[in-house]
Amino acid sequence: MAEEIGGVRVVEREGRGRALVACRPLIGGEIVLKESSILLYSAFPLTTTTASPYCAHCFRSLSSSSQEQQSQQQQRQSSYSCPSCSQEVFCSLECYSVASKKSHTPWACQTLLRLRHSLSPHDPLDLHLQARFLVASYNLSLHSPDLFHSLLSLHGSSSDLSSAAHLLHPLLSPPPSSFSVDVSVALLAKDKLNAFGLMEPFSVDQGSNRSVRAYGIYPNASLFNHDCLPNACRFDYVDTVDTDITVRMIHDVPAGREICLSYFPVNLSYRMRQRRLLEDYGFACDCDRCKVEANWSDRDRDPEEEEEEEEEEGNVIMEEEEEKEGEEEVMEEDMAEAEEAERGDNSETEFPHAYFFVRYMCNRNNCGGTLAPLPPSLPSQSQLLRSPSSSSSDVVMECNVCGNLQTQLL
Ligand SMILES: C[S@@+](CC[C@H](N)C(=O)[O-])C[C@H]1O[C@@H](n2cnc3c(N)ncnc32)[C@H](O)[C@@H]1O
Repeated sequence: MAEEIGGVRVVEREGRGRALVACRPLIGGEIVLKESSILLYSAFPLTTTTASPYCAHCFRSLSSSSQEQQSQQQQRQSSYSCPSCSQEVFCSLECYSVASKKSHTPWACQTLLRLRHSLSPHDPLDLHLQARFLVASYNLSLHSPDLFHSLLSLHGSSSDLSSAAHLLHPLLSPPPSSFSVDVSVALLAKDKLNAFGLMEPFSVDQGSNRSVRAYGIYPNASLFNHDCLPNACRFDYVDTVDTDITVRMIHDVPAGREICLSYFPVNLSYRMRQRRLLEDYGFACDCDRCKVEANWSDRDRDPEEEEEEEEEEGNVIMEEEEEKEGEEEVMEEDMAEAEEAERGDNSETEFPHAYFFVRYMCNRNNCGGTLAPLPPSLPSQSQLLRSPSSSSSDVVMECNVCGNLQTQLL
């Protein structure tokens, strides 16, 4: 990363590694980062009876991309399968042409085919995804060695990825150069700590259980550390724009403040957050919110939640909106407590971060997203949303999960 970009710079922080801090006061809605991925890979198993409904290059929905006037059937007919493997489907010949020179080169195509013969639908989904990631990474080393080195420079080391790497490495038909299995182990660790999930489109029915359509590794976005009450959040617009991600300030911060994302939805309970951060990211969070919640009693815990926590397992990837079925969310009474504290009736001030939940959590049913003001450079959109009665001190907030826009009084 450049020394300074979009108002943030990289510093080393003891116990946290690299961190991004504001080099000047930043205002809510300001874009601090917009960038393209180093690599992307599909979140669909390699061997499955149902084909991915997303283009294997741009990851837009095959049935609802660009021309909305076309019927779903027409859209599928106009999609384009790779003529070599016929397994990867693209929304257009243009997407296939680009992919055939980058992500779906003949080497990647042949290697994915070989992996499809070696893995079974009964193998864990994680193994399928690790296979896809390794193919994407080694393929990157062939056509973009600089980006491959960026990938290797990301944070990540892990001891529990060795068996997956040993299983997959020999299947990589053969790796494009003399990479050892240790490189595969190292790469899988980068993926585990740095991949962002690009989610399928939001629907109220699925809510926070919607799944990931693709994973992406982004060179600078990977430098944001975590905070359970983040001051920035990330947006993507896969179906309407592209697979770039944007990080926007949720609220104003002074110069020198570290800019953090939440690595998962902010409405997870203290225990779940601590557990995920320790198991998946290797640190115990001591942010302001955790310090407060560490003192909360477990009196209100639902026994079913305890069971769900015990059963919960799997590959958890840095993803603000990613949420797997069965994970506990902050309890309703906590939200009530938040609202009470926001109104100022809570004399015990047990929940000093209540303001965050009231102001910056989307209140749409089943969403759980985070709200950030529209970028200051988009006044026209803000104007459109304002009713005749709204004042110039209103701010338009956008949800990073469902995309809802709502006006709030400053
Ligand atoms: C995606 S990387 C973030 C950038 C990383 N600090 C670096 O040096 O590249 C995630 C890793 O950063 C560290 N980290 C992130 N947030 C942290 C926090 N709140 N406290 C301590 N370490 C944190 C952990 O080691 C975590 O596995």
